[in-house]
Amino acid sequence: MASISEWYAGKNVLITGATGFMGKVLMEKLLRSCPDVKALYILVRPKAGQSMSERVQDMMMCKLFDRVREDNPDFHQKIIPISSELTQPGLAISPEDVQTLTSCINIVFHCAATIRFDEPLKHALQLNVIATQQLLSLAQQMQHLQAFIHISTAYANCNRRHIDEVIYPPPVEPKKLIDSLEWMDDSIICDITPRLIGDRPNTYTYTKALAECVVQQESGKLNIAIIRPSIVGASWQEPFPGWIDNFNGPSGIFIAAGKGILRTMRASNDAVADLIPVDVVINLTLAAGWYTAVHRPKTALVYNCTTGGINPFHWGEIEHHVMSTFKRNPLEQAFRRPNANITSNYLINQYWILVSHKFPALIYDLFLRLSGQKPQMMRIFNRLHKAIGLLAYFSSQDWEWNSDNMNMLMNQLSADDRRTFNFDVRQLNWPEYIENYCIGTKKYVLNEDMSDIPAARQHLRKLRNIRYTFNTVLLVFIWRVFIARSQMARNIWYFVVSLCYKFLSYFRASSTLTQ
Ligand SMILES: CCCCCCCCCCCCCCCCCCCC(=O)SCCNC(=O)CCNC(=O)[C@H](O)C(C)(C)COP(=O)(O)OP(=O)(O)OC[C@H]1O[C@@H](n2cnc3c(N)ncnc32)[C@H](O)[C@@H]1OP(=O)(O)O
Ligand SMILES: NC(=O)C1=CN([C@@H]2O[C@H](COP(=O)(O)OP(=O)(O)OC[C@H]3O[C@@H](n4cnc5c(N)ncnc54)[C@H](OP(=O)(O)O)[C@@H]3O)[C@@H](O)[C@H]2O)C=CC1
Repeated sequence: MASISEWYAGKNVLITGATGFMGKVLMEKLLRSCPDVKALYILVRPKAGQSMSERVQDMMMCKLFDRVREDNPDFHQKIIPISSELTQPGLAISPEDVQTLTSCINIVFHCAATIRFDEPLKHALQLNVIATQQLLSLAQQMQHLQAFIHISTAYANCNRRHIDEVIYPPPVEPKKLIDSLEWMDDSIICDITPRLIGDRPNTYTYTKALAECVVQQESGKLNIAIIRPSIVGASWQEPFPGWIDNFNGPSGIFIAAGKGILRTMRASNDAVADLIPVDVVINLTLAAGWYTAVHRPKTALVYNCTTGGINPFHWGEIEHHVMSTFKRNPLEQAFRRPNANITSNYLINQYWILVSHKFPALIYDLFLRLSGQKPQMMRIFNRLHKAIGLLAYFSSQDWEWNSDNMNMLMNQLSADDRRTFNFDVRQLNWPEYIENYCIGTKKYVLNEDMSDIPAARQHLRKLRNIRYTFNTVLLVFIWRVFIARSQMARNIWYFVVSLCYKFLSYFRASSTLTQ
């Protein structure tokens, strides 16, 4: 049987969401490990004043593609951008492009989605469900299509504790919801959204569950697979350790903690942190594409792509390794020394928010105002609190995913394929991975230079001295205001000091005796 890269040789691949985090890594891996792939057709829209071609040009210059560029400087010739806006009728693909795609595509990877947790329901439905429906209908017309791979999320069914590799009945019939929302005013939709999403935390997980159902209902005779990654993090090994380019999921939290801004967050120390490296997800996705096309399973296979059941690691351990990494490799211009703690206790968290977030923000903003600058810290904290409020649902509980299909697929691969398309998370060394992840946020998200680490350490020392000075001034102030003015406070103060002195003398005497 042909190996995975042999199977992709000569194939035309269609990718949606290619400009996104996972789409880029998918393209890179295909170009590098399947060098004979014929072409990658990518659906791209113009954005932020940049045309489609400018966006693709910029993307190909990105460091992520360095290894591919080294192997094949002309790799861009294999990338064929197709203008498309997925929220428009017919995905806004021109008739000529539809003709090209339907006549040549062999495999589709559908990665595009809105992954925002605060997305209005109508837009999330438009992109995550209706666009999937339209893409499936385009796929039905493709004459040489061998597989359609849909990227979902392991949290599509997060209202369940145990999640099998099956498509669960949808919370509502997608077609009915699409029809009803079509005529409804945005404000009405906003009002009924909490009732609709029910026990799911946001419109994202809700619409991803509906999308899975649409994939099942509308796949017809297509060979389909659904990949459900958990929390996708920086790369583990490929193309190099620690690749990450966004603030989503834990990345923004790590950065905020590394900058000394985030000091407290609600999360359970003992809950499993189901992170999965992006290269693992992409290797599994490409292998699933090959398997679906070659073996044509009778029903759509769902692959839960998670780590918790195989090689569990906990949020408490993550906190420890994140803090330790940023103390050794500080981020530039930190607000305070990195020292964040997670707690599952609501009241304790609120206390630390007041003392370690709001109070320093107020003081810093006061300092900015007094020095004629615009206050900004309170605004930053308000945004941070909104983000951690939305993420806390996922870091405070445990889920159990069955990953039989992931194991089955691994057993189907040859030894060579298992090495080239490695998704065996048993080999993942968490402390090393988290360290590379944090350093990746520094290098690739914040574009900070590793050679500036000595200066960043010097900055942390300066912050420590400011803190010591501040604490001393505070102590003197308290002494002057309370202790110097009241006889009772003075008595308590002398009592505490003499107690400390007695303890010290006792320990000194007992340690002299034992010598
Ligand atoms: C205590 C330290 C140790 C840590 C241990 C504990 C860590 C616990 C972490 C828990 C994480 C759990 C994560 C679970 C996620 C699982 C969900 C399922 C997985 C998936 O299927 S999908 C992927 C997940 N999706 C997301 O993560 C999206 C979430 N984000 C949003 O919904 C929105 O971004 C948000 C949070 C509502 C904010 O919206 P808004 O205020 O409108 O800001 P923008 O997104 O428009 O961003 C504007 C601007 O700011 C940048 N940005 C975003 N976040 C941050 C940040 N945290 N810090 C700094 N900057 C940030 C963003 O890139 C934008 O910049 P531009 O230059 O593009 O304008
Ligand atoms: N990141 C994660 O932790 C996880 C992600 N997933 C799933 O993986 C997939 C990819 O996620 P990820 O790469 O992180 O997401 P990103 O937000 O990084 O990428 C989303 C992609 O979708 C495209 N897109 C969004 N809206 C449109 C539109 N209207 N028309 C055309 N294209 C559009 C974006 O294009 P543009 O650049 O133009 O905005 C971008 O290429 C998603 O399906 C997500 O649900 C699942 C589990 C976890």
